[in-house]
Amino acid sequence: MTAALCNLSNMTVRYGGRTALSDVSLNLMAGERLAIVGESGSGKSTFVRALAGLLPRGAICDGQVHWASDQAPRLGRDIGFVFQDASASLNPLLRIGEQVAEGAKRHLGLTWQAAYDHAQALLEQVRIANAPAVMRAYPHQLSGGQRQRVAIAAAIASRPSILIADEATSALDTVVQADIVKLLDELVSKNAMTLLFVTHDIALASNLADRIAVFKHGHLVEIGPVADVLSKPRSSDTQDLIAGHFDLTSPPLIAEVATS
Ligand SMILES: Nc1ncnc2c1ncn2[C@@H]1O[C@H](COP(=O)(O)OP(=O)(O)OP(=O)(O)O)[C@@H](O)[C@H]1O
Repeated sequence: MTAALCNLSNMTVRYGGRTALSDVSLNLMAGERLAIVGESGSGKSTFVRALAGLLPRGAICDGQVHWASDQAPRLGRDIGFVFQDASASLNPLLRIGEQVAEGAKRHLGLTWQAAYDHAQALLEQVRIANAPAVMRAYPHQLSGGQRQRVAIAAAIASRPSILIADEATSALDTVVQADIVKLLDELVSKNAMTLLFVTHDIALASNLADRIAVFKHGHLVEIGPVADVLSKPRSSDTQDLIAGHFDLTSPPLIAEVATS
């Protein structure tokens, strides 16, 4: 973790008369893994969507976002986004190979054949078994876990520097979820990406992140290194999230995290 990649001040988002995000200020550090944690409706998705330029039409966003680079990162090129439901982000009518190759062709300027080869290598990287056959398959022919791996491959096809995973594992069963978290961990390290990982599960966040940002009712109530947030939570909302998670309240785990 080195310099600030992005400086956000007083970000506020409104949907019609409803304020979904209130005055959020934070620095996103280059190369960090930041977990965005909070209960349902706390504004997590709104926050990452605002950062990625993905807010729906009609949403009003105020505040300043200052990127360290000359140009703001572009979604699909510099920012890869993985949604909770891979079925919603994959085109049911297109073969997997075409979907993953598409981003690489468009953003990396590869020929179709080179993009296709790149896509197959990505499927292997996200540990899809029998990648050549899966390249020819349609989304409905894959399991939920495989579809999420494909969605991750598609999100990183343009070699983005920032990866945003918005509840990308919450629709999966616990074993597959753990596998995908491990995969994200490896991909982010290998490709030196900055990761924003949205989850309502503070335990999951603590396995993957360097820092945790806790949201409640659209407010950023706490942000800090995982060990500090878990062992010395400053906000009662963070305490509630931890208390709601039996494993995290067990002294050995807190001690382990605090000393790591
Ligand atoms: N497109 C929208 N139009 C109107 N209100 C919205 C829209 N998207 C979100 N909201 C509202 O904004 C608030 C924050 O929603 P958001 O989806 O950001 O929360 P979240 O923490 O990601 O929740 P979840 O974990 O359930 O996805 C909620 O009250 C939600 O109902």
